[in-house]
Amino acid sequence: MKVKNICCIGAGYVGGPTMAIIAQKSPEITVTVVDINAKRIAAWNDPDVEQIPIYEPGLSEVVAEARGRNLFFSTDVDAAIDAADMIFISVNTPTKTYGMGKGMAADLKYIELCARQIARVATTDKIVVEKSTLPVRTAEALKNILDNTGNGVNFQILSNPEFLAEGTAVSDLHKPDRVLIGGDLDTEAGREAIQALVGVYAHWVTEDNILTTNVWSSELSKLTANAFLAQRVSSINALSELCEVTGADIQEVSKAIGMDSRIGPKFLQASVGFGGSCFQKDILNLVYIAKSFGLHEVADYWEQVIIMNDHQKRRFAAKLVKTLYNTVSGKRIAMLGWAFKKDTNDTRESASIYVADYLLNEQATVVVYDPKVTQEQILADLDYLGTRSETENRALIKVVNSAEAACEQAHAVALMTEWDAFKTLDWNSIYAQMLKPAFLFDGRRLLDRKLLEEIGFDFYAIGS
Ligand SMILES: NC(=O)C1=CN([C@@H]2O[C@H](COP(=O)(O)OP(=O)(O)OC[C@H]3O[C@@H](n4cnc5c(N)ncnc54)[C@H](O)[C@@H]3O)[C@@H](O)[C@H]2O)C=CC1
Ligand SMILES: O=C(O)[C@H]1O[C@H](OP(=O)(O)OP(=O)(O)OC[C@H]2O[C@@H](n3ccc(=O)[nH]c3=O)[C@H](O)[C@@H]2O)[C@H](O)[C@@H](O)[C@@H]1O
Repeated sequence: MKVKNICCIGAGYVGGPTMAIIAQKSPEITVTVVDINAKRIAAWNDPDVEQIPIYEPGLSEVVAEARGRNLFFSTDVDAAIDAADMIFISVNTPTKTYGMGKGMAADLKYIELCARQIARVATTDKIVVEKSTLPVRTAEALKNILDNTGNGVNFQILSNPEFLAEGTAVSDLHKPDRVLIGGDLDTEAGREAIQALVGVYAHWVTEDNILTTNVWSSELSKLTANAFLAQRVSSINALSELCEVTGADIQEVSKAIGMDSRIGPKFLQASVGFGGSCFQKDILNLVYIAKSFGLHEVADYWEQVIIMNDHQKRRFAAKLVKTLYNTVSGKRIAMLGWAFKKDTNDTRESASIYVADYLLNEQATVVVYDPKVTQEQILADLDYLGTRSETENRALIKVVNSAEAACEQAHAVALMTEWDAFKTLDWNSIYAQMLKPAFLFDGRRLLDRKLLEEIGFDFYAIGS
């Protein structure tokens, strides 16, 4: 079967970019991305393509090429479901904040709502693709809902987890290390559905890079991949603390171990802690699944990755306070970067949020600059923590339009996100504008210690 009409439910960081690339590479397929968030859909449809709601290098060009040709964004979910032969579910699956599994399990309410809506609306056979990251065996629940509440049409469920990283979404989608498709390999209809999705990716991905497995392996591989990646970051961050007390240098250690081809050089960058919407949520989800099967040692093993990450964020903030003579009360601290990594406007679970919260608890005045994050978002992130009232947050935190403005009259600078532009700031003039001694805390190992110390900064970098 050749797919002609795709619907994707969820126009977020995954649904938007993935569907834009499918549409770009498959002009004969009509792709409609739907969302209940009307503001988000309006932004995807903004005549000025630079105003699309997600900042990703190269994405606006892809959208400009395909939008209105075979790529559409809409709030009419029912119509898109009805017209499609293949439906991707790409809605959010956050950590539960209530009830059983609170703080650990994935909240599947949005997934279930999608399934019920598809079942209610569908009048022809559909292939339903799990694009969201889901606990292993979710496809079973989806199938149950679809088969029991549907109109008697046939549903095939596939798992097709997404491995793109934010900031590099377009290049990751153009050249994926692999595309993973899990399906029912035991039935003819299952194999046909798998082949239909293989046919979509085959527009630009070689078949050697398209891996097909059973559904459960596919669902579990996604959680496993994120757990392994996050584990590398926590491993290197754990060693960064040991470097600081021994005279070893984490950058040198990373290089030395990364040259071992069995270890490899990627994901060994020590940092102020990993952020992003997925690592923490997906590991907690894995821990919860292990616990629910009574596998407590397995659960504890993976939970340590999160414990280490929380420690890394806290110890960075604590180091800053300790260095500033054990008090930052009333002091002005400049935070450069709020996004959880460079080249994205996403701030979910960013280390900056937790470091700022710690400093605000110590009564610092925090002044933030990020090239792609709005003041509204920064305040919303802090309010969401619920540590203090919205009024107090607004009194203690300031958001400014340049790095220079953030650093003016500051006691210390905390470099939080590795934006390229921070490398080439005029650190001489920033130094001149700061109070002395001028402290600089590099949470990303972005800056040249020698250069900054020559200027006069008291310089601290993670891991040395
Ligand atoms: N952000 C990332 O880099 C990656 C995320 N993932 C996974 O992809 C999934 C989606 O993540 P994001 O795109 O980051 O989330 P997101 O929060 O940016 O987007 C999800 C969208 O789904 C919409 N939505 C929720 N329920 C809906 C419904 N019933 N009908 C229509 N729209 C609905 C929301 O309004 C929202 O716009 C998650 O499971 C995540 O774990 C996987 C790989 C990478
Ligand atoms: O499931 C997901 O959401 C995605 O999660 C991650 O992608 P993402 O979170 O967008 O970004 P990463 O590049 O993985 O960075 C995550 C965090 O780890 C930090 N990090 C990464 C690498 C490193 O060496 N050191 C380090 O501190 C980053 O700064 C960032 O805060 C994975 O890399 C993707 O493959 C996956 O699809």
